[in-house]
Amino acid sequence: MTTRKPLIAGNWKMNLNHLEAIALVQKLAFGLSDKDFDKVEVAVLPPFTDLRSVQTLVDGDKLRIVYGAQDLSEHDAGAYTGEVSGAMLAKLGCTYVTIGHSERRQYHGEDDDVVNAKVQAAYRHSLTPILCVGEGLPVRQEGGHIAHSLGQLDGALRKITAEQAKSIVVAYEPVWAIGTGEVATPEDAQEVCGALRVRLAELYDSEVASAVRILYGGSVKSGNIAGIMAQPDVDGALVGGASIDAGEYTKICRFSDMPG
Ligand SMILES: O=C(CO)COP(=O)(O)O
Repeated sequence: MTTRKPLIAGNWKMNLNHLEAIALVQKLAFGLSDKDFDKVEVAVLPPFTDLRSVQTLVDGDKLRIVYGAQDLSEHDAGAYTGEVSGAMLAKLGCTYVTIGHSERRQYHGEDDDVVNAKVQAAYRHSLTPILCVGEGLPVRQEGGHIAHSLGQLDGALRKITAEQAKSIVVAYEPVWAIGTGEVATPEDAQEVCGALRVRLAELYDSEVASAVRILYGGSVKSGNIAGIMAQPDVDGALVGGASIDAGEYTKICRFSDMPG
């Protein structure tokens, strides 16, 4: 049984403008009680353009929802048109930043070196990375899923100290289960999340390995969250599509009330 506080993080991807963002966060805050927030950390990861509105709402109403961004630049400032820096995100009160999401790796060519540079940039600005790893279907079919995910973890953590690594969040997101309705079984999720934790102990020590929260992501819904959360090395979920539906996301955050 883990003593790590579970984290449910909603990756909104490229959905919801700032007005829709306010409406969704208000609904989540209304649907979740202090008791829920005692049991689980609830995060939202809206598009950049929504962050200022979410910050104003969270600060103004003293909400217990935390928030973060879906990406950041590996650079801190300068002539990088279209990029957003870690310093800017920190100023907006972000706690988290997603790094290395498979959609960034696939559509924007982000390799392990870029991911590693972004992890370092996040730590320079006291942001907590949610580092995404996970294999595509061909790799899974060849049985290379564990080696693939561990390789991405190794690559992302180069030059990261044990002190820094202790706070990282790792999300195992098998690409074949993202947005497809094809969810990994709880045993599939545990197999890779457990292997990631062993690798953290090898890269650092058992203190780091037992501190790091490891999430599962890929077609998480209220109907499958309880089984996934019952696994010993799964400390939460990174939720895509279901996180922009207030009712469904609220149910996911209350996973301990859902049937397994
Ligand atoms: O990519 C994901 C979260 O980052 C998962 O997306 P879905 O929950 O829509 O499958």
